[in-house]
Amino acid sequence: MDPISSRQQLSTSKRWVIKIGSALLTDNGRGVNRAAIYNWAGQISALRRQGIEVLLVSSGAVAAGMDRLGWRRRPESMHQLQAAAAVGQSHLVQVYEHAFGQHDIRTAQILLDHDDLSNRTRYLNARSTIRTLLSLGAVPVINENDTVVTEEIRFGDNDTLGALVANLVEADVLLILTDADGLFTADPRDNPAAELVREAVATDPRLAAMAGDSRSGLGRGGMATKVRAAQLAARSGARTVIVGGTNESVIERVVAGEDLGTLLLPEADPLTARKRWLAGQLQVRGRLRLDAGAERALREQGKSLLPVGVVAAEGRFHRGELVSCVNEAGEEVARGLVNYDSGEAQKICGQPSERIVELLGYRDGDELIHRDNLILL
Ligand SMILES: Nc1ncnc2c1ncn2[C@@H]1O[C@H](COP(=O)(O)OP(=O)(O)O)[C@@H](O)[C@H]1O
Ligand SMILES: N[C@@H](CCC(=O)OP(=O)(O)O)C(=O)O
Repeated sequence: MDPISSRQQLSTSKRWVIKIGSALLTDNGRGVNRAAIYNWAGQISALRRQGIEVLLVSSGAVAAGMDRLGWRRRPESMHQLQAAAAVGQSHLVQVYEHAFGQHDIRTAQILLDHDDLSNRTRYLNARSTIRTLLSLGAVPVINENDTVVTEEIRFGDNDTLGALVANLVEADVLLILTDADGLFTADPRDNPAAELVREAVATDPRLAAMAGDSRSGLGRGGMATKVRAAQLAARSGARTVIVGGTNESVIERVVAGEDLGTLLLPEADPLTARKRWLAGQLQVRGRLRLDAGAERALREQGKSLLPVGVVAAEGRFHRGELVSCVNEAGEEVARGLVNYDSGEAQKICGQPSERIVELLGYRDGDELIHRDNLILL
């Protein structure tokens, strides 16, 4: 892919996860850098007004908490870190809420842990809630749920969390703002002759050798976790840009396709990667037989699958599992993550969505499979 076209593709991307690291968010370790947050909030608000969806993954809870508690050095003990995160997180979201409030944009705090992303039901709930927030025009502000995680299940660095969020919402781009201007051929703090890597394939093995640890004492993973995050994000087709967060209008410029920082690309074309990602996540657990109208709605109109167009639900599956959709001739036309258990699907198939509450006593969406969770084959 030539650099110009891949940068230009960024300017057509509609869903961005922007990760802001601890090293940037804190004012040299003295609490939260309000001016910087106000500046990013202004840029992100401008993007929202253009219809671009933005999710923020923000670090800084521990650093903000340390400042508020008057601690000068990052504590070693897990409980002290968790206490600092609890104090700092509420301050951090208050600053975001106020900063975005100036542009009439609501923020929504989301704290995630490992289980939220590995348990299917919780994964889907997180996904639906975040999608709903985006459709409402809110900016989700996401961090690790530091106060409850244990050492064994921590993401630890928010680069990894940013990538997993990009997978969760199938973002087009993961934009990592940090205190370096991108990935250099060596850590520029040690090697002033190091050169900026402008563009690479995320899985290029040479990158890992270039990327070192964090030095600031504030950030966690350094460039090593950013390169790994780009590889994770690429699995669902997201491109990653690593860039210096203090550059003027940096977010707007990267979104406009300007050649700033390091662009790390998925190996396959993004759409193929994304479909492979969705399809490869799970085993097929059941089968929905579609009538001809439903087949057309899926194939020709890109619609969601409604119960009314399903003739039969076969197999045993749970909400959130992958099912196959077959046409009247028995050919597989699509696969998707189903919104109802097999017993429920049997009760509502052939019925209009308005009857779901009457038939089941509750409703978990009008669709059996939402189009965002559906891959045509
Ligand atoms: N090859 C490299 N290119 C650029 N920065 C690097 C490289 N290797 C290590 N680093 C370090 O990574 C740091 C950024 O990571 P980190 O401190 O974890 O920040 P954040 O909190 O934003 O995640 C830089 O300040 C830099 O010292
Ligand atoms: N969840 C932690 C963030 C961990 C961290 O510092 O991550 P990173 O900014 O990626 O180096 C916090 O809010 O303090």
